[in-house]
Amino acid sequence: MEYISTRASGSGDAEPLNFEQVTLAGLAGDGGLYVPTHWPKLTSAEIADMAGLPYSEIAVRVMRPFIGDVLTEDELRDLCEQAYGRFAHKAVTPLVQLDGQHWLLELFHGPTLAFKDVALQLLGLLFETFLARQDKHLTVVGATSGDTGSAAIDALAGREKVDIFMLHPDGRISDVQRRQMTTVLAPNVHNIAMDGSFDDAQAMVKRMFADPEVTDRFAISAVNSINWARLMAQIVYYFYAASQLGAPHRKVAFSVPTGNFGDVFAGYVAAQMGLPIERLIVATNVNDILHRALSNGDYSAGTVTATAAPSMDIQISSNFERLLFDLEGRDGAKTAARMKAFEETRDMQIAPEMLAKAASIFSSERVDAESMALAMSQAQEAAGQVIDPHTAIGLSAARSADVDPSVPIVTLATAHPAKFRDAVERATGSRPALPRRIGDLFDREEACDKLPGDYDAVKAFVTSRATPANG
Ligand SMILES: Cc1ncc(COP(=O)(O)O)c(C=O)c1O
Ligand SMILES: N[C@@H](CCOP(=O)(O)O)C(=O)O
Repeated sequence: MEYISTRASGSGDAEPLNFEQVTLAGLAGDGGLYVPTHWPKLTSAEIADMAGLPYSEIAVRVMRPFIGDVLTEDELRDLCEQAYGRFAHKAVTPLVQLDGQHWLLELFHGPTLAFKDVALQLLGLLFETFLARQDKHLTVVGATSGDTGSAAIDALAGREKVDIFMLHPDGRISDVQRRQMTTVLAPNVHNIAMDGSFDDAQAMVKRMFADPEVTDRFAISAVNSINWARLMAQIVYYFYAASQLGAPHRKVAFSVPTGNFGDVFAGYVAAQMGLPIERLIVATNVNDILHRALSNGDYSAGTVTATAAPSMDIQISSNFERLLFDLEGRDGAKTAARMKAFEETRDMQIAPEMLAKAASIFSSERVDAESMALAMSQAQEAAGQVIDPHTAIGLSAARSADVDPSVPIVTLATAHPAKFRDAVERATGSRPALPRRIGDLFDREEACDKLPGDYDAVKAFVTSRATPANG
């Protein structure tokens, strides 16, 4: 499998890369995101054969077409078994039935209690495997609204040949999320609390990838969903869930709490690969750029509003570029021009024919604070399930969406309720306990640097502490 940038001109000036190269690169030098040159297909028979297989085995079958020959199948299987062996539930991502039509796919049984662990546990091992083949030190620079940061730090802490610098918006993540990052005191982990929003942090990270004063000395890479390997690992659980509900013989819909458009784009890829997905419901909080874009073509970034679902307080959704690239006939020059204009004006209007293509699989819902709280209390009262605010946004959207009642709707349960104890308590009256493995989180020492929301300050911090590419 070969990869190209969503902004490649097609004039042959950029050679396609393999999976190892795009994993280590993170983001393309032209500012675009890497995508495979084509979507690989699985046959109905191959999907039917997944029934009853363990999660790791389904992971191997779904991911191997993307990995090509950079890992043998046995090497890939070994990495998947290591990554998913760290999950607290034997099923890795268990499905829980709520009622006749609704299901939750619990993606929060990994070490840091959010869906990010599913991809990042594997990505940590992929980095280690690929770096062992090269004489190179990697500098990971990431932005987080709370969950990517903790999952990436858990996956990379203490690994040789990698430093991780993680920017989070100061005061805009939950106390559990912050402590899951700042109490990891490994010397290769650098936490930065920055003034501004997640979008500001994400923009700084992207700017660093395009700054020769950084890239000439340091091999930088990404752990955010701009890194293709992140999305690839997230495709797996769509196959896993649908296979349990009868795919390929039965269609399934998914409701996905969405911020950076990564998780739901992974569902789109599953559909391109042949998984019979009836509908992907894009569920946003009041930071609703994706709902506006998909419902009336208005992709204009407003200011970020702080909500009780802080991980989705995002107004610039990086992976939307990957969808635009497909909707525009995979024309990199057009995508580059479109994204450049958006970066200058923060405004983009999407043409009706592109919207119509998107509507063949996506619909969207905007969920406000009241509906989110209602979904949390109803899940508890009606089904005995304590759910977190992000999952509640997905579930509320699933219940409002126009989906044939005979089609099961799976809501992705993206975080453990204990990560957002205050919001859950406000909505339900009961405070979720921290799981035993992080029971002492509030007794641990924290380390974190505070920086202004200024690119030069962040760049100076990173370049003064990172190890150059050649050691
Ligand atoms: C708990 C939680 N739910 C949902 C999301 C949204 O996922 P995505 O950014 O892939 O759309 C995030 C982070 O982005 C998250 O941390
Ligand atoms: N919700 C995320 C922010 C989006 O990050 P990505 O890594 O999925 O691109 C977070 O918790 O950090």
